[in-house]
Amino acid sequence: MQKKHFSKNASKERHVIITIKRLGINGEGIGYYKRKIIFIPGALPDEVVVAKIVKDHPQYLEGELVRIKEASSDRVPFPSGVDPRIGGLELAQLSYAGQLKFKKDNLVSALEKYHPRGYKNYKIKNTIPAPDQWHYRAKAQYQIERENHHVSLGLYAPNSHQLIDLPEMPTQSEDTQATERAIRDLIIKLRVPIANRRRNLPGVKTIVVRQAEASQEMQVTLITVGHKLDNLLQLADEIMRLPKVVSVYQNETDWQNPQVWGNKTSKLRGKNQITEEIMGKKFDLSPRSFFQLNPVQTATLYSEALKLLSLTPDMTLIDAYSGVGTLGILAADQVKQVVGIESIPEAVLDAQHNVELNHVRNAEYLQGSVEKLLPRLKEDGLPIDALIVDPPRTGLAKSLIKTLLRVKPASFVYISCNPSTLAQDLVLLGEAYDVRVIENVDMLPQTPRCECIAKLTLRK
Ligand SMILES: C[S@@+](CC[C@H](N)C(=O)[O-])C[C@H]1O[C@@H](n2cnc3c(N)ncnc32)[C@H](O)[C@@H]1O
Repeated sequence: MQKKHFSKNASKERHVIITIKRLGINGEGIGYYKRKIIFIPGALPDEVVVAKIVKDHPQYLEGELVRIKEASSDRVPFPSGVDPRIGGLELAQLSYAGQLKFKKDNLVSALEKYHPRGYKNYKIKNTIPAPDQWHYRAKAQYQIERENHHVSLGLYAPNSHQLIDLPEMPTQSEDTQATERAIRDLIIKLRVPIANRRRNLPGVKTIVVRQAEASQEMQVTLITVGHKLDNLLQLADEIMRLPKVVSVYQNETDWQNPQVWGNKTSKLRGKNQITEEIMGKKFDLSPRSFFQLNPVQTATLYSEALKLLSLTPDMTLIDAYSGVGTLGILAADQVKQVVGIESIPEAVLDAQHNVELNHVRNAEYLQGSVEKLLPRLKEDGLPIDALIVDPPRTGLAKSLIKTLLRVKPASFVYISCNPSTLAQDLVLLGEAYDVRVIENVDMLPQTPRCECIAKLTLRK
């Protein structure tokens, strides 16, 4: 039987020399050891590396980079002072040109793996670069923990409960990081309880800081285990005095909840929303509403998607998975009518409010799941002339794909943040649709993630 974990001594003997063939979907170097695939985070294609085998799974090996014997010409220095184990910097040792190429190749690999109909004829565009490759993230969501007398604030190492204290996160905006640290100091000063899972103690568990690029306003949410915490309102008052902070919310969760956020959100101090601006339109955002993490690059993503829709003034546009109504509101003056569908009630309220804020008269936003509401709207006689779907990483529900294959809109645009689920959905949609073009926009430099925009056209 194969050993799952090697002991320290045994692992020393498992130092192996590997030539890296390519990058995997999560940005790890991939090579082969005795014909078994080995994943080595931090190693780059064409490099020869010394790796330690840390886990031996039946189908693959997990390796740890020990030393680079022959470096890739695409290798750049990893940011100094940053723990390489934190998520979000998987590609930071690869040149930016290399990252853009990887993101396109990653999409091609997903298509080759699932091979939707006619994928070899898809026109796959080069990845559109982000203007800022560092400090672009407008939202920080850090965990806080106390261990003896030390308070740590940061991110968990992937697949673990080990919190990595962040001296610096180089993709995070400087304002959001400074505010995170200031809040940690206030929590210590005011002796606000910090949640402790092991001892089942209530307290603050996560600090979320989101900033609107346009207005620079910051919204703080304290995710707590338990509702009433000592000095919480005093903390909220002091947070309100920090530069650019305009509101403080509390979100309650419990240890049973596997998600970071709980279901109950209440405002402690300040304004209800912060205001972002994209392509001349204003968007007010509540804490639970989705918004792209890289606001500067968001305008590029949206304008590319809207271009592919080829809108005309007689059309009804369905903005499915609408968030705070961004795409529909941006397109409203090009069409007759916009109907948006979104599942999170707070986001729908934001979208309805944003319609008013932008003096849009031909858009309405409905709360519910796209898979349930879209067939109902069709039965009620709503024409679906233009459609945009922008689902989460899990892709489209199978029932929605069935609806699309039955309703058969002449064309639609699919925005995807996960090439793997996009490729799988295209296999099913390929029954009736051809894909002409897929655009790729880099929203998250230094990570393996990319945002794809596919245009689907009904086959004649
Ligand atoms: C990737 S975001 C896109 C939001 C928006 N289009 C934007 O660009 O800001 C996906 C959105 O879909 C919503 N959502 C997730 N599953 C849904 C479903 N089954 N039906 C409707 N909305 C859903 C999420 O709450 C989130 O706001």
